[in-house]
Amino acid sequence: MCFRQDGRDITAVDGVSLRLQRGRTLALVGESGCGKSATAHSVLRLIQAPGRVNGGRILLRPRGEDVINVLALSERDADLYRLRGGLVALIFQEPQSALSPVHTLGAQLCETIGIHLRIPARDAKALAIEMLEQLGLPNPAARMSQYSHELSGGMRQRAVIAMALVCRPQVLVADEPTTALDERLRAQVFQVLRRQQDQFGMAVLLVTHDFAAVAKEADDVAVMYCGQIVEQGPAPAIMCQPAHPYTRALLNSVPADMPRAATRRLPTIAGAVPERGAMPSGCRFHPRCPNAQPGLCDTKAPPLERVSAGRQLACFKAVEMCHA
Ligand SMILES: Nc1ncnc2c1ncn2[C@@H]1O[C@H](COP(=O)(O)OP(=O)(O)OP(=O)(O)O)[C@@H](O)[C@H]1O
Repeated sequence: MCFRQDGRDITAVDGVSLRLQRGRTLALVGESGCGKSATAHSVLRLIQAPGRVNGGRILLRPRGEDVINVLALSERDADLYRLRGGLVALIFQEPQSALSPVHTLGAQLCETIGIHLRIPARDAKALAIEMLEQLGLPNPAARMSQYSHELSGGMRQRAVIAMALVCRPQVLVADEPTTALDERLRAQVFQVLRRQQDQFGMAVLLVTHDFAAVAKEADDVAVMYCGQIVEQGPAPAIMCQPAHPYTRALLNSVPADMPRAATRRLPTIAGAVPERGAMPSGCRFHPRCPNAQPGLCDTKAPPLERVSAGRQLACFKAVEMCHA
């Protein structure tokens, strides 16, 4: 996918291939600006023009139905309508932007339920209250008649999560879903997500900087650098034995004894992320890579290749590093 800048297309996400599986959580990690949100928003066709997805495929197989080719749907297609907020839900980074300031929380929740679940109003209200309760909002019935400005930041964030989950989506795209929450509420939110996964097989794409959450909540991890996936595989393997120098650097930037709250800060790695539109030749990470081999890493782009069961890596040093 690309954005338009100074009259030309700048590629922000390039050749990314992710597979979200029913009931599992895939964490998408990487430094700020690497293209995580752009990838996440593409899934729902929410890239604003003149930005656009300019190639590839996004396929969704709803339970018991044929595959939907998301990019082939027109803006007026009923499937796109059903997709957004119904089959696939998105939790934005900024909770405020997802809530209407002029409608009560209850009206917004019940409207969403009405559109996607088509159940009687009384049942919709009960379902909405139950969702708020599961997410730990105090006095959930009373909250239903409040407006977003009457809620604290943490409550707003959980209200947005309730909006996303209440229609039992088959896929949840969660972009930094728990940033405004303390440790206890974060755990509660992830518990609710896990329950929806176990009960309804919801798949989760979790965009995050929080490596503690990745270690605890993710089944699989994809590591992104400059718009490309450089390593992906099962979370325990990647977290314990990162093979790509970038993954290693990311994990090394989070000291093991750092308090959990602090690990949510953006990681810092020596060197600078290349300017968009001025990507280095060869491997995009080579100018910052301690293992870069002149004449190889600066001239050829390493393909993302399978290195073991379920694990892929884009690095010419893959074999040596995996056996190190
Ligand atoms: N609307 C836009 N127009 C132009 N460029 C954009 C737009 N949105 C994002 N970009 C650029 O696309 C690249 C990817 O941005 P994206 O928001 O996907 O990164 P990210 O990894 O999600 O970052 P963060 O972790 O800070 O949210 C960045 O270089 C960003 O500046």
